[in-house]
Amino acid sequence: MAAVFLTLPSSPIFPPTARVHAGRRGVFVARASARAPMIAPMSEAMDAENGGRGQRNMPHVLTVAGSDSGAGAGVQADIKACGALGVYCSSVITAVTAQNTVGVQGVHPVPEEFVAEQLRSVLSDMEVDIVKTGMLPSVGVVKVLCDSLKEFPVRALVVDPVMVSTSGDMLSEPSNLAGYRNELFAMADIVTPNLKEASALLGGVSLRTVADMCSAAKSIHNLGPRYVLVKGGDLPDSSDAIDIFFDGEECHELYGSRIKTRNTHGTGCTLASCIAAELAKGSPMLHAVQTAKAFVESALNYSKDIVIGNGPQGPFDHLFRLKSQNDNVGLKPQFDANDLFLYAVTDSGMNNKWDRSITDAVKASIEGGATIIQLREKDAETRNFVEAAMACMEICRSHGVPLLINDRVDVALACDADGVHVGQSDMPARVVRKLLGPRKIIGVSCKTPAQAEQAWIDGADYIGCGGVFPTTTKENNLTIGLDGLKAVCLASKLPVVAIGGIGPGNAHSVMKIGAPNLKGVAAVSSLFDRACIVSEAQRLRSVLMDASSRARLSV
Ligand SMILES: Nc1ncnc2c1ncn2[C@@H]1O[C@H](COP(=O)(O)OP(=O)(O)OP(=O)(O)O)[C@@H](O)[C@H]1O
Ligand SMILES: Cc1ncc(CO)c(N)n1
Ligand SMILES: [Mg+2]
Repeated sequence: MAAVFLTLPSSPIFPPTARVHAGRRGVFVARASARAPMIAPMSEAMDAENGGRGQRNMPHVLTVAGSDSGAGAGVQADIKACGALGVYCSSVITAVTAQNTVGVQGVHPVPEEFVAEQLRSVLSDMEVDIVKTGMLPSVGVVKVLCDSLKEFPVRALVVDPVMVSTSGDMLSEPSNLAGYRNELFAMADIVTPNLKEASALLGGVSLRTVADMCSAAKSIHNLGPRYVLVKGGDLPDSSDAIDIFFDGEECHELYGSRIKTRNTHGTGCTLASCIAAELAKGSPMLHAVQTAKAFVESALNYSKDIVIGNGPQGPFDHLFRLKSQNDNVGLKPQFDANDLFLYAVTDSGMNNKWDRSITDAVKASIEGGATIIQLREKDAETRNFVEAAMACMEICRSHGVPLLINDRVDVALACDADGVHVGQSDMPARVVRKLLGPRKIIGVSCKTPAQAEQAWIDGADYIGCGGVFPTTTKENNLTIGLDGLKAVCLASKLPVVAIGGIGPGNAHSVMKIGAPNLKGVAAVSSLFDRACIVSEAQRLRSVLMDASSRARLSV
């Protein structure tokens, strides 16, 4: 193949304006200790920076990868995947491939110096949050990339160690293994090999079972990355699509439905780009991986019957969400932490005392301004509970208010609730996540920073922290006070809702503790042990509104 490269006149020398983005937008990616932890909240820094001019930074992923002329994989997949998730994607092209649904007909590497020039152009000018790598054809390119990342640090690095295409064609030099192992992996936040790549990285071990994948993930973790995802798209005889996520301590088995389709070309590139896109938006790593996996599954499902090309492996449609609103039904609604603002928790005892049905209690709290509802029915018969939960679900859906079920995963599944809230002695959040999948909301009650950390690791979406003040709704409940609440909030990588003895009289003192991830208060007695739920909710809401507008003014 003849290399025809455009030789540009030497480009202007950009001043090396090294920026450290750590903390700018509050990505909660746990990082290698050599780098700064990222715990600052997104909105305040940006608002202050914008000076109220309405400008905003768009989350930005830079892909460093090869071009696929068939546009199913490589840079083309990366740009489409990021676009579909609302993230800007710039692209440094490392190689141009002639490729289609049959296989790879040619590879034309871009000279290393020109890869370096592209990197400098993007990184010296644009505010890149996350770098994602795909095809890196030579050790020289790996080196160039590592040097650029040292000069222009970004918040996280996602490495998809592309080596061989599914059609069996080589996409990188075999000597690249050394480049990955020696330098790039140590800088990576996550590495995402498929089975063949994981095997190659470990000297050719055979990987045939989930247990093999776990031990491979651990061995690859020893090569330096913070997290490892071994993808099981090619796992023989598996009816599920199983990936293994290793966080340095524990292997998480991530299950998805295996879609029967020929259109799986580019799943790996797409998955890694979606992880990068979600990190750019501020998700913690496990969430980013789960959201990415759910996206791939939905895109494959939508595209399973499309026909592009005549070869054995076709591309799929990344932009499927634009095509049909109806196809969005199965997708994870983005959990909006602001929904925790006024969190109403129903109580069957109080409903009985005031002679109210659970649906009346839910309707009234929504009318008064509740932004999320949790049904906490400790004594209800299961059949009655499911029936009531279904009715409440209808009410909540029609008002766009999420409905969670306390403790009872079975009831949540039965009524297709938006999620579940669990306590420390209920089913572990990690197991709940397995049962409910990535698209539901999971909350965990936490009293300590260690519990908050565990909730994050387990894949929860928020934590409920308390009892802040003494309460009659929970016996023998240790009260942690405002200091305890603040300590947990500051340690928590997840948004927090405060709970325990909170009502209009003290909600202001709670909200002003000065923790940006404290998103609201949960109320039980102060709403439901009262004659008029609507007016109590309205009172609480106006106290919360007042507290949040004061907090904004003091920024
Ligand atoms: N048929 C399928 N149905 C559902 N999910 C799938 C299917 N095939 C692959 N996946 C998922 O897609 C993601 C990518 O996995 P895979 O093992 O295919 O990566 P890859 O081989 O690097 O991809 P590529 O084909 O781009 O080289 C994983 O999350 C995997 O579980
Ligand atoms: C350019 C390119 N990158 C990655 C892959 C892996 O899917 C591919 N087939 N082509
Ligand atoms: Mg594959």
